[in-house]
Amino acid sequence: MASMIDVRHVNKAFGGLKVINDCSLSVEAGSITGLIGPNGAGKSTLFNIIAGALPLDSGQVLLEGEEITNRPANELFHKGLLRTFQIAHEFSHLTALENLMMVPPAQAGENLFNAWLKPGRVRHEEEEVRRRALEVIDFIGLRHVRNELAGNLSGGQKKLLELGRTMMTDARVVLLDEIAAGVNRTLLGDLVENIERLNREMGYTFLVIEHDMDMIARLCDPVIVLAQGSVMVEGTIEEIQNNPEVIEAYFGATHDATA
Ligand SMILES: Nc1ncnc2c1ncn2[C@@H]1O[C@H](COP(=O)(O)OP(=O)(O)OP(=O)(O)O)[C@@H](O)[C@H]1O
Repeated sequence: MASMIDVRHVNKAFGGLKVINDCSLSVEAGSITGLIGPNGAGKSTLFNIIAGALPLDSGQVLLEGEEITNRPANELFHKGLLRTFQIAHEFSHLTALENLMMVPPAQAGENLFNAWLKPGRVRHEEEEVRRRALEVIDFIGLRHVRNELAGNLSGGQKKLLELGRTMMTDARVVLLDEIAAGVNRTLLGDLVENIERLNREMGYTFLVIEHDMDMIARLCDPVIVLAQGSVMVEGTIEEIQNNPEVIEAYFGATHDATA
């Protein structure tokens, strides 16, 4: 199968602290790949490097074979590589529906041009955006709170909205950073279901950082374990949970990773 993302021999240090250490991994197109590892293993740093939010010291990142090393996040966004973000403070004063409608379109420059020359077309596009936002609200099961201010939504509803925002553009691959944190079990079920549907029905590839092992077990295949800034092992969740090296890295040899 083809690669969606390739990380090749990436290194990154903060001051004297080497955080990413000759790290190489691939995320297969169409997969939901989990990225796990003990605290401080470098998961978020690697995410930031892939998403263009942090420059690397050496190495390469490729998106569908094209080199994207150190490209800015907005350029990657237009290429379909997205990362979910917490709803920013200023957006918490907009409704759930408005939050979806505010996601920048894929061709922002062209839209400005159209605003000058083709006002009728812009109106038509606004209606299109609204129609798509309503479809997305239905898909993520938040129609009943579409007119609530985003700041008033529950933690889990906010996560669903963050996921919904990725659906307003033509995403190819979405990076999810600890999306289950603080989400109640019912909404977590909705989130998992939505991620699976986006994967199955819309062909999204996901790379998922998660501490919640239930969620990893339900969602991810394969799972990559990062330790001290490089890949320790990759496999199915069962292989990972039975791997003595992983058990040692997480808990010390006397414990069971499934506990
Ligand atoms: N901007 C920074 N400046 C200095 N050190 C940093 C910076 N960002 C991260 N680090 C350090 O890099 C190491 C890896 O951090 P990172 O957040 O990538 O790990 P993680 O695997 O995501 O951890 P966790 O599971 O706890 O979120 C840690 O020791 C952290 O303190």
